[in-house]
Amino acid sequence: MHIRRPVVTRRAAGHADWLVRAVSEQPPPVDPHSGSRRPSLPVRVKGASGVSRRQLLGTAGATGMLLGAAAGVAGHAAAAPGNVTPLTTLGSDRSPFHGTYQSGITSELQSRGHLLAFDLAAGAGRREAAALMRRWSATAARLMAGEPADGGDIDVARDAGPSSLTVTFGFGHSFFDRTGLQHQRPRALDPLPDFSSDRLDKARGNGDLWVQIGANDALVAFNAMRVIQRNAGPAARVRWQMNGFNRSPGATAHPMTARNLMGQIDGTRNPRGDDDFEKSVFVPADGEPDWMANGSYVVIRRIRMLLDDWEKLSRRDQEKVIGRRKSDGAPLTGGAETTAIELEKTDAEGNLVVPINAHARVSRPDYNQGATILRRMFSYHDGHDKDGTPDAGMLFVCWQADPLRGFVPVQRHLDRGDALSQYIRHEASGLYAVPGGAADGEYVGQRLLEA
Ligand SMILES: C=CC1=C(C)c2cc3[nH]c(cc4nc(cc5[nH]c(cc1n2)c(C)c5CCC(=O)O)C(CCC(=O)O)=C4C)c(C)c3C=C
Ligand SMILES: [Fe+2]
Repeated sequence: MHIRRPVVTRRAAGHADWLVRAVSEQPPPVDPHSGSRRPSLPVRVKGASGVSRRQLLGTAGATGMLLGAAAGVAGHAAAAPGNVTPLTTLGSDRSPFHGTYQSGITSELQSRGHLLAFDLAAGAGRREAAALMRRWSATAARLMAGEPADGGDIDVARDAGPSSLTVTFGFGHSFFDRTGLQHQRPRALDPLPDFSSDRLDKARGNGDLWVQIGANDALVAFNAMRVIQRNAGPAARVRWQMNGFNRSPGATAHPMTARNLMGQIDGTRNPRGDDDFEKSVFVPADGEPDWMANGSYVVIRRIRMLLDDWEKLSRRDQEKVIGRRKSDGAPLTGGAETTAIELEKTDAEGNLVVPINAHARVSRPDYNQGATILRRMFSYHDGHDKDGTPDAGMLFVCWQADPLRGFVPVQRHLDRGDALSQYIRHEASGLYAVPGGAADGEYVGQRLLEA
């Protein structure tokens, strides 16, 4: 029996538009390798162009929860064996691979992330790089649609829907030397300046190619990571990998901005909406170089949190370091999370309520020549050092149309006068050019590699 489900569009917390596509219940596709069938999950496609009109960044958990009752439950119940009501609907959420922009930039935070850099193998050049990007794009498109990988599925994502999987590709500075495309290398990819507080491990930085994988299911994310790595074949080798996480969708009673491992609400003042993104996050459609139209530049920093020191501070002192309350992210000058900070407000002794070196003050666009970045972080925890110090912190991923007008001025200022800097350590760094999204039939980076 084929059941037609209605189109459901819902606005989450006034920020995210979600298009829930009408799904006709077809028999599940046959897995070409095993001959078995994948379960037919109803698929909910997010913002078809790659950027929904408004995104709810930092709120892992918002949509599955809001839409569960409306759309997915009926779909899953009908699809599940024996009409069992599923626990959640997050498996059916899907991000588009094709579109103006690559997914994974303005997409909601996912609960699981893998960041990887690859180096092209000795002897591999432009031709091999083009073939690799063609393979990777085809694989990403299939996996993001919830389909098994072509030519050697490893079954790890079996039973799950796409779970908001995104696979995002970028090129590092060295990629252009390796492929003979130096003349196409954007100035924006010039190496970042050194910062006095940098303690960078070069082996865990940069690289020819960068891949960001995010999903709301750990196995779906692992599956994509493993398939992408196998797909590289002899053309490229993993240079470094970092694994991160965020809160699981639905863990909080209502949609909330994410918390980091210092316990702070983090992401409040991210740019939101088309206008903000187009001004500060994406290279304009007529921008330079041509092949970067609708692309973006990503800076990644592995930032260790010195949690043993941080956790010794009283809550009050922790709040002064940031300038915001831990409980709800509101400024110390009062109000709610989104209330504007009263930057000049003083207490009875005449001291600024939000200290002069508070992180939320020093990082503001109006203190940094208007520099605006889109922060889309994952937390990480890679165990403990021998002395018991946690190796945990933030995989800081920030997006901008030009790093010299985004990350660089903000980090320069933080480097000089941020109260947070004595509780963190930047341990790895990378900068990559992330091209615009691929049109149907195209692969990511085709405009560069076939120009
Ligand atoms: C170079 C850019 C930045 C780095 C590196 C960075 C590290 C970092 N930040 C936090 C926690 C918070 N950051 C907050 C705001 C904030 N941070 C940056 C930039 C960097 N942060 C910006 C541009 C902003 C927004 C400024 C504004 O427009 O007002 C906040 C407050 C809440 C929020 O707005 O998101 C917190 C909390 C940590 C823990 C950290 C390194 C580990
Ligand atoms: Fe910050």
